[in-house]
Amino acid sequence: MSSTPVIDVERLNLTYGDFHAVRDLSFQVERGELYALLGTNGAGKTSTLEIIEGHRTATSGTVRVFGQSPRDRRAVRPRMGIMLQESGFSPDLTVKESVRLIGKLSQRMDTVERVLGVVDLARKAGVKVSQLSGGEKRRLDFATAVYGMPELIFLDEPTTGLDIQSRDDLWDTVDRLREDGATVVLTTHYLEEAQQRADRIGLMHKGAFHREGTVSELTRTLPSAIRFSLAASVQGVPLQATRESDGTYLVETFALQKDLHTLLRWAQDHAVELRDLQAGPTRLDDVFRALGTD
Ligand SMILES: Nc1ncnc2c1ncn2[C@@H]1O[C@H](COP(=O)(O)OP(=O)(O)OP(=O)(O)O)[C@@H](O)[C@H]1O
Repeated sequence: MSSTPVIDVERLNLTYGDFHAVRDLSFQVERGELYALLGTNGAGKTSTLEIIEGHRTATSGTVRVFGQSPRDRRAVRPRMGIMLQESGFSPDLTVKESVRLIGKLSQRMDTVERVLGVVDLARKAGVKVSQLSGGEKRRLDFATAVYGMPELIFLDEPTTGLDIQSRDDLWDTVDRLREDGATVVLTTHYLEEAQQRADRIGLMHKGAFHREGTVSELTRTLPSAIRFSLAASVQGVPLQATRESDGTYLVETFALQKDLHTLLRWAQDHAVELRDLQAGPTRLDDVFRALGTD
């Protein structure tokens, strides 16, 4: 892509005292992309995002957002909507007052009524923040990313604590913002969400990228998996299988179709029931588990 990236990170480093939290990280996020920054606990995701959002200064390296320094808050901040893990709204304000405050801080044009409708809190407009449920608070946090339809949206664990309906609603809203051209940076520990939604993924481990690319680029180099369980009396599985701690057999293979055929024929010939049989390409959680062995 030839246009200037919305986010451009070059050889970013961050140290806390003598602890090196982010190591030589480089990546770009293009306009309209949904980029997921994923990783193990303590990998450095929040630290990286805080620098991009302009809340923290890098130890070294360059970060550009819309071609400008994120520390230039007047130029960059009104173009960003940031949904933090915890927005810290005053518990004594009502929902409506909180959204009004979001609007003032964002410096973007919108109406409180529209935003309350989008995050499905219109019926709670007069209720104090302290009286909201966990999921309702999360939807109020989401209002910070929605108010005034910003061009760049940061979603930090956006669906934690939300029921299925609220999750679907949140993603529908994100989809609509993307249709209007918004760029989205997501962090989540729900890997399925990232696998479904992200155009590209940066997978961090111990301050650096372990891998970066599309989901298929991340999973392509790993074998597919066949999983099943057997009655205790059954012996002599025809493939090289490992036994997992819950008793499930796992076959890792680069020849999924052939090995599945072998297994099914063996089961048919020996009248063996393959219980809970699953076969498929590597999932993102398998890529994560592989990190533990590096
Ligand atoms: N203010 C700080 N002072 C010292 N160390 C810190 C500070 N903030 C974070 N760290 C350390 O830096 C590392 C990266 O932290 P960070 O919060 O960026 O990770 P993360 O990828 O967001 O983790 P998680 O998924 O657990 O939220 C961790 O080891 C953390 O303990």
